[in-house]
Amino acid sequence: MWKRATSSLKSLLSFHITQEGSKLNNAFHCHRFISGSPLHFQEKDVVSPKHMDSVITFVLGGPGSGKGTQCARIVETFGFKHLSAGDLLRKEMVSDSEYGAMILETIREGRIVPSAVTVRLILREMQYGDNRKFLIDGFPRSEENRIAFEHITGTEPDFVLFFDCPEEEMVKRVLSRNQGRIDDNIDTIKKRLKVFEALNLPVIDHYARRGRLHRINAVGTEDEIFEQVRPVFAACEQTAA
Ligand SMILES: Nc1ncnc2c1ncn2[C@@H]1O[C@H](COP(=O)(O)OP(=O)(O)O)[C@@H](O)[C@H]1O
Ligand SMILES: O=c1ccn([C@@H]2O[C@H](COP(=O)(O)OP(=O)(O)O)[C@@H](O)[C@H]2O)c(=O)[nH]1
Ligand SMILES: [Mg+2]
Repeated sequence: MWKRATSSLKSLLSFHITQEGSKLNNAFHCHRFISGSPLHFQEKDVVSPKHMDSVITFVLGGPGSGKGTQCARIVETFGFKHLSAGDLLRKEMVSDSEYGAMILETIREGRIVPSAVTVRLILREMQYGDNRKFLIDGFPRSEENRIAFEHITGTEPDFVLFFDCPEEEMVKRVLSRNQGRIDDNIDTIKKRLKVFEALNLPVIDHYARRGRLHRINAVGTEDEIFEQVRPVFAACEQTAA
């Protein structure tokens, strides 16, 4: 399983704007415009061809379902590189980025940041270091996100985890998260739950149909939940061995 993404990631890594430009344009032409400039990928975003043996895992679930918490356990036990799309966006937000204000407003309103911004941040992060096992947390959050990522990388995730959690439990967890996040308030959480149902569930359904989804019951102690997660990764390690 680890090896499966290798050939498909090659297209990402050996990607040339001249060869693939039309593909990219198709993916991003329809994108929103910010300050009059289209959000599109540029040659500087091309990832170098050193990244060959890769595995890509998406970690999905509603706000407060425990994605970040379980990702930390997966990193500890299976040595993945954790890429939290939300963390990358928050980092971008407080940098000098031209997208800072837009990201802040989008997160506050519980909406989804345009794919071109998020995908670029994720791909950029994937270039750093030698760890080729990626845990992409909180992305894709919409079909548009998913299609943009798959289009530009030419690959699908090896597998997808879905932390399935009742709304009541998610609200309780988010409201006691205590990390000073601008979206951890009851108004935003209500909006986020609606966005989750309307935009993220179709992505989850898509991967279920593709046979790549592992549904995890996200109610229980952290340990109990990790015991459902562990065999998914253990099985993949065995396949790779
Ligand atoms: N199994 C669990 N039971 C109770 N609280 C949890 C559990 N897992 C995580 N939490 C807490 O819930 C909050 C949200 O968890 P987090 O991992 O940030 O979720 P997500 O990344 O899906 O939004 C955090 O304060 C975390 O400590
Ligand atoms: O791919 C992503 C990931 C996050 N976000 C934004 O960032 C917020 C926080 O995301 P994060 O994954 O950090 O939240 P969590 O689910 O962990 O509470 C979301 O509500 C969105 O507004 C986004 O637009 N695209
Ligand atoms: Mg999180």
